[in-house]
Amino acid sequence: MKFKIACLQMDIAFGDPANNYKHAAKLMEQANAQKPDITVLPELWTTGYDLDNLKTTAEAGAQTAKAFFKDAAVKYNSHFIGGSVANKTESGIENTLLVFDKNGDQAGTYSKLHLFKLMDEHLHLAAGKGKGLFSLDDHKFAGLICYDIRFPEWVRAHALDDVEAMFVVAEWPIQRMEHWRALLIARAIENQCFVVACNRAGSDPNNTFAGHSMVINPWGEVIAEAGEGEEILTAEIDLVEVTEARSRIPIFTDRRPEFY
Ligand SMILES: O=C(O)CCC(=O)C(=O)O
Repeated sequence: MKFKIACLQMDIAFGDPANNYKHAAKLMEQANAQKPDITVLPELWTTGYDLDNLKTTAEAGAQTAKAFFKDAAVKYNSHFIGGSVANKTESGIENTLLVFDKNGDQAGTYSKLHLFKLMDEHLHLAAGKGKGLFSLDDHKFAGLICYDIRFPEWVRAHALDDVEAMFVVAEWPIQRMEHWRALLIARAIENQCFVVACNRAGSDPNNTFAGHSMVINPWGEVIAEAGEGEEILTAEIDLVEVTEARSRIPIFTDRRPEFY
């Protein structure tokens, strides 16, 4: 099955959800010209990394974002990997990825498991507790958030659940752009799956972000890559390539987990 993907590599206004909602809505309208099957947004796109003010800007139960994606999915007849938002839960504020299918039904959710100390996430956010698995059109996918890609064992745990594409949403700074590219390509090669990675563009008071959203096939070939600025990156993925790669070099049946 083929899916046309649109990654909304948006700039994000620091701590200003009202403006970010308006901006995301405008980009969705623009992306609709390409009629994407799956539309992807970046990490923490409603607030950016304004972590000091999350107590006021985080949404209880991510309710506003959920209503936004429910409407957008039906309006644009697109599945949405709705980036992540600051989500007030009973355990604290989580960095939560939302997935809505094109009928407007929530298809998945995942709260970032690995908190990134270099950007003080552990001081403001509560870590998630489970995997980001979901299905769209009867195909299995996974959602990952930014720093997660530095944990190959976490990504592999999803691949072992027969995931065919991993969606990574991020606010990855420009200083480590070469890590971003290398890690994403490695995760695609070693798990023989598509990797669709949507980063943000622009700057906040502390960081400039890399952009360079990418779509990578199961051979590790970059089939689409954005520049540094705001951009809608589109590409088509054909999941038959996952089956082909996995039967040509059968790493999943050749594994020797009894020795690991
Ligand atoms: O791992 C990195 O270098 C960046 C991670 C990051 O920015 C994040 O998880 O928000």
